Amino acid sequence: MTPAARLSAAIEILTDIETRRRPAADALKDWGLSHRFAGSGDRAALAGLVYDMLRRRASSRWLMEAETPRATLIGMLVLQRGETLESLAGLFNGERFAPEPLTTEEQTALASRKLADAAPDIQADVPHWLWTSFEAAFGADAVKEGQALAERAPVDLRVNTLKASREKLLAELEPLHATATPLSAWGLRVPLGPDGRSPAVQAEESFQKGWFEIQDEGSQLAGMIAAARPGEQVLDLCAGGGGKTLEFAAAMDNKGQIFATDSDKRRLAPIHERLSRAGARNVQVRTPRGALLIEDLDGHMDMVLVDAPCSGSGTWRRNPDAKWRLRPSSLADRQKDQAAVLKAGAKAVKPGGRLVFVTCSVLPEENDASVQAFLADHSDFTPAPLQVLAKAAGFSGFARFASSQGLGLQLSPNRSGTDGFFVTVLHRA
Ligand SMILES: C[S@@+](CC[C@H](N)C(=O)[O-])C[C@H]1O[C@@H](n2cnc3c(N)ncnc32)[C@H](O)[C@@H]1O
Repeated sequence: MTPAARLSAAIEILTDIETRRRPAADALKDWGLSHRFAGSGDRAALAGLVYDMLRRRASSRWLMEAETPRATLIGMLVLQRGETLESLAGLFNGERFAPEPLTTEEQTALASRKLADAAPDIQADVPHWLWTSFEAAFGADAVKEGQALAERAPVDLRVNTLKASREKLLAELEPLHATATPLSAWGLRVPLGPDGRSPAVQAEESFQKGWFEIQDEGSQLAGMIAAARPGEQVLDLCAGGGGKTLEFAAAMDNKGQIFATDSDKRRLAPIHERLSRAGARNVQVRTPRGALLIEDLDGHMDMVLVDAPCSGSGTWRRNPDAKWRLRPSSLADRQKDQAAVLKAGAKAVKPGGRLVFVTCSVLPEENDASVQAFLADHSDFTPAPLQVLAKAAGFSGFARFASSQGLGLQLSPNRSGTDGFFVTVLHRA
């Protein structure tokens, strides 16, 4: 496909996403199935275009003074990819498979409008209804934070210290230009390819051998703050596919015991294969049978991780679709889920133990507010000082990472160069 033909296809796919209200991944997959002539390079470039349009949906539309997929594409090409009126004319040339030439209105909009004149939520590409809570989270930095969440994210890896060292893995992944991440001692970062294409790290022999996992540096830091130690008894209550379980097994050097469970057994299922590839031998997976099977752990755990279900607003760089699909009702549902998992997790913590609460959200409703509600009902739990959490994560200061109410640390692309994560540690008396 020519670059111009890819633009026409990107407009078609965004139209499909919006008219049928379907997830971007489904629309991209279907387009690929019904256009077999498109090669993997075309499909990757199209995915890059569509996700970039979603990242910059509000600002692009404002710039073009139009709400259409075509306007979204033109605005994104200017705002995100640095195209100009002149360069766009070469692509929007009306030739076979290329989009129609720019109209007079489009040219006027591009020549006269400046994004700095737009409302802050538009400049930040944050849904209007969420702006109040976004501002509560980030105050004067809110626009900068939204813009950082509208960028593409690199691919972060965590070296599995049960099998390899970071130096050894860096040497192995040198052809992919891997570098050490700045904060996590276990982190490596692999840059994206042209068109935002993700490097095929899972095809590497070192991945097959279990030397690393794909895990954002912010998620690694959340695990470091939880500070699982060799010999401890640990419950990972919302283990999902096991990202943090695997991190704990390595941090504990396979010593002690981790219980990994999740209310959704389909999400938990991949953990078995991942544990065996990683050589993690101190994990008991508790697959739920209708109910979670953890009553026998009550009051026995040194540490319980509640990596809670949330809106995922901290991962908008990777999943910009979620930003526009989020609804007030689902945010309220996630808050109820958070109350339930915190309550369930608290029961398993032994006196003197700790409950670690993590979300991949930047919204105060899901972070400080959920912790506040929990503490109101659990007077035997006390939040750890932020200095202690920041030190565990290797931060030189802590004030810059304090959440809006100071009940935990708030990581974000702008603050820590990671996905957005909230982390707090609550000690049981
Ligand atoms: C953020 S994800 C976990 C990610 C995982 N810890 C990782 O690091 O890869 C949240 C998980 O919580 C699970 N969950 C939701 N409600 C739950 C509940 N009441 N009890 C246990 N798990 C629950 C979801 O199925 C989902 O897998």
